Amino acid sequence: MKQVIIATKNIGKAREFQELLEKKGIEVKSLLDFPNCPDVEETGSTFAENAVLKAEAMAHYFHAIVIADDSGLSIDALDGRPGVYSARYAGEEKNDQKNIAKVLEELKGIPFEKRTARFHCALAVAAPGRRTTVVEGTCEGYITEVPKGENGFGYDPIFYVPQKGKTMAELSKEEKNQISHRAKALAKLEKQWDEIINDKE
Ligand SMILES: O=c1[nH]c(=O)c2ncn([C@@H]3O[C@H](COP(=O)(O)OP(=O)(O)OP(=O)(O)O)[C@@H](O)[C@H]3O)c2[nH]1
Ligand SMILES: [Mg+2]
Repeated sequence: MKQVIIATKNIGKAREFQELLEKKGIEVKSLLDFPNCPDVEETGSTFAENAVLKAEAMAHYFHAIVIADDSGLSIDALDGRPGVYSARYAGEEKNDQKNIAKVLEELKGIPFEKRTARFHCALAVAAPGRRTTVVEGTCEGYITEVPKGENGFGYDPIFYVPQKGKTMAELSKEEKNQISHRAKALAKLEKQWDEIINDKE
C-alpha cells in the first residue's frame, strides 16, 4: 500500500490527514506510530518556518520524504494571536480547553462582527537531498462567545464558519475536509503526489 509519513504528534491532525488521503488509497503514518522519535523545537516565527523545521528534522531522522504541518489560529482583535503559539497558548502542556478559555477571556466584550479570525496551515515537504517545498491554506471565520460542537480538535468549537452557519466542531469530518485550511493546503500538493508517495508494496 502507498504510504506517507506526516511529521505530527497531534492525533487530531493525524486523523484528518488519514481521512483526506485514504480516498487516494494512501496510508498515513504519523509520529504517534514512532514513539521514540525526537521532539523538534518550534523556534520559527511563522507557520512556514516551523513546518520546514519539523519536516527537515524528520526527513533526516527517517531518511525519507515526509510532510510536516504547522498550523494555528490568528485572531484580528488579538493582533494575530495565538498564531504560531496556538498549541501552547495557555501553557506548555497543550490543553485545548484552557487555550479556548484564554481566547474567550481575552475577547470578552468584543462584538461578533469584530471577532474575525482565520486558521492557517503550512505544509512542508522534505527529504534528504531534496529542496524543501512549502504550501499554505487558510480558512476564514469568527470566534464565538461560547464553545459549540463535539467534533474536530483544538479551537474548532469556537470557530464559526459563515458559509456553513456552524462552528467547525459542529461540522462532520467530511464537511470540515471540504473547507479547512489543512484540506486547502493539501490540495496544493497535488502535483507533487507521485514523488511524495513511497510504494512500499
Ligand atoms: O480548532 C482547530 N482546528 C484545526 O484544524 C487546527 N489546526 C491547528 N489548530 C491549532 O493549532 C495548533 C497547532 O500547533 P502545531 O502546528 O505546532 O501542532 P501541535 O504542536 O499540536 O502538533 P505537531 O504537529 O507540532 O506535532 C493545534 O494544537 C491547535 O491548537 C487547530 N485548531
Ligand atoms: Mg507543535
